[in-house]
Amino acid sequence: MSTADQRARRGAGQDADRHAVVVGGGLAGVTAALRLADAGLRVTLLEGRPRLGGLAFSFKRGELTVDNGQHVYLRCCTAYRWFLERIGGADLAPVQDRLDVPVLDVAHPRGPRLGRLRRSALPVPLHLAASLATYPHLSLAERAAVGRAALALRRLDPADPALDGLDFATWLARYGQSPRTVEALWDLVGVATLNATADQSSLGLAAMVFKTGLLSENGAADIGWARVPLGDLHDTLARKALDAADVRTELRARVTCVSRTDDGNWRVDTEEESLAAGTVVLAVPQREAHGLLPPGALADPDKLLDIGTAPILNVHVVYDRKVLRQPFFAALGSPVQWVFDRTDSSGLTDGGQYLAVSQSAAQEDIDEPVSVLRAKYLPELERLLPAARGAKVRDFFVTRERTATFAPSPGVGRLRPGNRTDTPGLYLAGAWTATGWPATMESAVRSGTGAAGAALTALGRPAGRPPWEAA
Ligand SMILES: Cc1cc2nc3c(=O)[nH]c(=O)nc-3n(C[C@H](O)[C@H](O)[C@H](O)COP(=O)(O)OP(=O)(O)OC[C@H]3O[C@@H](n4cnc5c(N)ncnc54)[C@H](O)[C@@H]3O)c2cc1C
Repeated sequence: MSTADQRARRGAGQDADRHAVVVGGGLAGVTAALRLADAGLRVTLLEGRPRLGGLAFSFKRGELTVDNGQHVYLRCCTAYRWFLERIGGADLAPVQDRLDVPVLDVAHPRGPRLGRLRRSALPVPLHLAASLATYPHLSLAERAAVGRAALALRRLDPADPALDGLDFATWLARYGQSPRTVEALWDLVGVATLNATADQSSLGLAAMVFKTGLLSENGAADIGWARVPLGDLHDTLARKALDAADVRTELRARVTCVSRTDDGNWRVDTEEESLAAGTVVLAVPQREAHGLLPPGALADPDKLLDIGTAPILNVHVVYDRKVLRQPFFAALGSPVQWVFDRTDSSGLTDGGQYLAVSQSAAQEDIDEPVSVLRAKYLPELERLLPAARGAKVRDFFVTRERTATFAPSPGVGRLRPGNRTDTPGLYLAGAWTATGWPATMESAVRSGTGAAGAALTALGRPAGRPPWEAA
C-alpha cells in the first residue's frame, strides 16, 4: 500500500462523513468552504495556485500592486455583497451613491462629446428616464425606441429556456434598436457585463443583466469596485475568514483525482496527500471539472467541454502626472472600452497616475504583442484624454486572461449543469454553473452557496435561504 493509500485509509476511518473537501479557491470555492464550515462541517479547501481568489487576483510589479483585470459589481449583486460582508471587506469595495457613468464619444463630427448614464431617485423605470432623455449619443427617435425596448425587456423571463437559444441582437433589432443604439447603449453595458457583443449573447443572459440591473430596483445598477487590490479582498481577507471558520486551507495543492471509495465516501488526491470526505465540492473551471469528474457523475459530461470561453484584456498605463479626473469612464468611437483610475488602489503615491483600460470580448487583441497594443492604445488615450498628450508614459504593460469567462453564447444555458451531480456527495460550483447569471463574481458566490446548500440538505442539515435573502 502506498503512503497516500495509508493516509487516505486513516482519514476514512475517522469522521469522513463530517468532512467536506472543496477543490478550487476562487470565489465559488471560498464561498462553499465558508458556508459548509459555518454549518459545522470540518472543511478542507484545496487550491492549486499559491493564492486564493481564482480569476480575480493581484500581483506585484515593482512598487505597484496590479489587479489582473478591473472588476466591478452592481448593487443588485446581493450575493457578492454578502461575500464582501462575510470576509469583512465591504468597506473596501463600496458602491457609488448613485449610478453615474461618464460616456465620452470621440468620433462625433463636431468634436468629442461627453454624456452621462445616471439615475435619479425616482422609482423604476423613471429613475433612468431623465438620463436617457438627455443622452447625447442617441437621436431623439433612438432614445424613444430605447424606452419601448426597455418596457418589452421587463416582460421577459430570463429563466425561460426559449430565450437561451436566441441572440440578443436579433431581439434588439426586432424592437427597433439601430446599430448606433446597440453600440452606444446596449453593447456599452452588455460587453462589459456579458463579455460578448449583443450578437454573441444569449437573450436569456442579456435579459438577466439588463432586467436585474436596470429595471428591478432604482439603485440596482449603482456600481461598486474595490478601492484596494483585489488580492486584499479575495486572498488576504478571504484567508482570514476561512482561518476564523476553522477551514484548513492548502495552497499549491492541485487535485489530481477524485474517486469514490468502497464505503460510499470520496477520496481526493493531491500530489502531497489523499483525503477522505463525505462531501466534495468541485469549484474549478469547467474544463478542469470535466477532467476530475468520476464516471457517472453527469449524464453527459462532455457538454462541459462545449461551453466556450471569452477573453478579457487589460492595458495598464502609468503616466507621470494626472491625466484623468473621474474614477472611470466609458468610451465610444474608439477601440477603448472602459478606463479606470487605479492610482490609489495600486499604491502609487508619487504624483503619477495609473490607468487600467479594460477590454472585454477582446478576441481581436488578446494575442497581439505588447508593442502592437502600445501603438494602438496610447494614441487612443491621448485622443480621449487631452491631458495625456503632454504626459510621459512611465510604464506600459498588459494582462491577458484568455479564458476570463464562459462565452454567453445562445444555447449556453442548456450546457451549464446545476450544483448536484448524479453521484451522492459530489457537487459542482463555479461561475459557469447554472446560476442564471453570466460569468461574474456574483455567479461564483451564488454557485458556491448553491453547492454548499445542496450538500447540507443531503446531509440532513438544510441551510435555509441564501444569507443575502434571509437578511
Ligand atoms: C480580467 C477579468 C475581468 C473580470 N471582470 C469582472 C467584473 O468586472 N465583474 C465580475 O463580476 N466578474 C468579472 N470577472 C469574472 C470573475 O472574475 C469570475 O467569474 C469569478 O472570479 C470566477 O470565480 P470561480 O470561483 O467560479 O472560478 P475561478 O476564479 O476560475 O476559480 C477556480 C479555482 O480553481 C483552481 N483550480 C483549478 N483546477 C484545480 C485543481 N485541479 N486543484 C485545485 N485547484 C484548482 C484555480 O486555480 C482557481 O483558483 C472577470 C474576470 C477576469 C479574468
